[in-house]
Amino acid sequence: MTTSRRAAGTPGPAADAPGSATAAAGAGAGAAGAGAAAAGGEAAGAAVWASGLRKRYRKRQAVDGVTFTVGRGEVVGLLGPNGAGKTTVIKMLLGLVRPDAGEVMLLGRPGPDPRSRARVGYLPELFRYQPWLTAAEVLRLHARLAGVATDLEPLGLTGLADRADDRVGGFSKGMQQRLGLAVALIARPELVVLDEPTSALDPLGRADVRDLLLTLRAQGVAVLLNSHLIGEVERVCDRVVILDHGRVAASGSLAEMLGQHELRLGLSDLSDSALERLGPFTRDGDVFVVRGDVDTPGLVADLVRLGVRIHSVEPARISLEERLLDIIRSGS
Ligand SMILES: Nc1ncnc2c1ncn2[C@@H]1O[C@H](COP(=O)(O)OP(=O)(O)OP(=O)(O)O)[C@@H](O)[C@H]1O
Repeated sequence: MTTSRRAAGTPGPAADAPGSATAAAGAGAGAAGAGAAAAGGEAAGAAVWASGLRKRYRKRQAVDGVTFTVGRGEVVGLLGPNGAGKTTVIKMLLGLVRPDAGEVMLLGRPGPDPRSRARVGYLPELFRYQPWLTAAEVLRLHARLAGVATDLEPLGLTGLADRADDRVGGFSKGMQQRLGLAVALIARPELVVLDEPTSALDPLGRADVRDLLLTLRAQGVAVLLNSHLIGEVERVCDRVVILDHGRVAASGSLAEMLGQHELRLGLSDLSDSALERLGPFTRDGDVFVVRGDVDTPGLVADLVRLGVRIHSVEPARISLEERLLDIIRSGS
């Protein structure tokens, strides 16, 4: 294991993360190939440039041609149902799982290049630090592994400053997750990859991580965030990539993803012609939901003319959660 090949934060010897550390050496997408060369400036300028990633585990195609980018200083959410392939994609980006096909560029260099790895911070989904070490010792160890000077500031950033001298074995799950986040930040990375960073955190801890992500973005650090907490993704991410069955089901800025508006109308006494005037709708009791850019005054005037009784008119924007469910259900 050579430390420079590891993304800072990849857990050390006591890690549970499958394939971490030793597997990192030599795995990962091949050196920048024809795709990266053809993509030129886009591949070189992005924090993450992934093209055509594939991975099969026996009969299961876990990842099936995933292509996406994370711009410098951009916060991108990786979303999708259980088993969609998110963690496998992250591990292929970081060289912890060897892809069957595809190319990765990190911070303008081929994924496996130690010079790019050294500038990437990583919080794995599953990890365990040596329980006999204190939080400060864990940080010192990882600073040495990453070849940087020890700096305990990340403990302050993640709310652990007053626990620096306590042993990790006595930490709650949420405190261990905060420590994992601190380790991911030890080498002042330009790209941070966070796999479920807040799964064990209480609401206050989640808010702290949100603030931390916004601080990182303000400092120009790119973040790739895998989280099932969609409200959190909606608050901090510039863009989302939605994976389903190992493929990119949708991607775009939050404005693009949530651009769709809807109108909720409480209606009764609808004739066939009134139903026809509504156009495509979904219905929950007396509430009719019409999606898209609706001419609200025009629709209401027409419905009144057609004898419909209107109890409520409520414009709304589709939430990311509804959008995600739509995309996943329509693909299944
Ligand atoms: N080491 C492995 N061996 C065999 N199959 C695997 C392995 N790792 C992942 N898989 C399979 O690949 C698919 C994608 O798994 P992955 O962990 O990437 O999904 P995910 O989107 O991160 O899921 P979750 O949200 O539940 O964490 C799943 O069907 C999983 O069972």
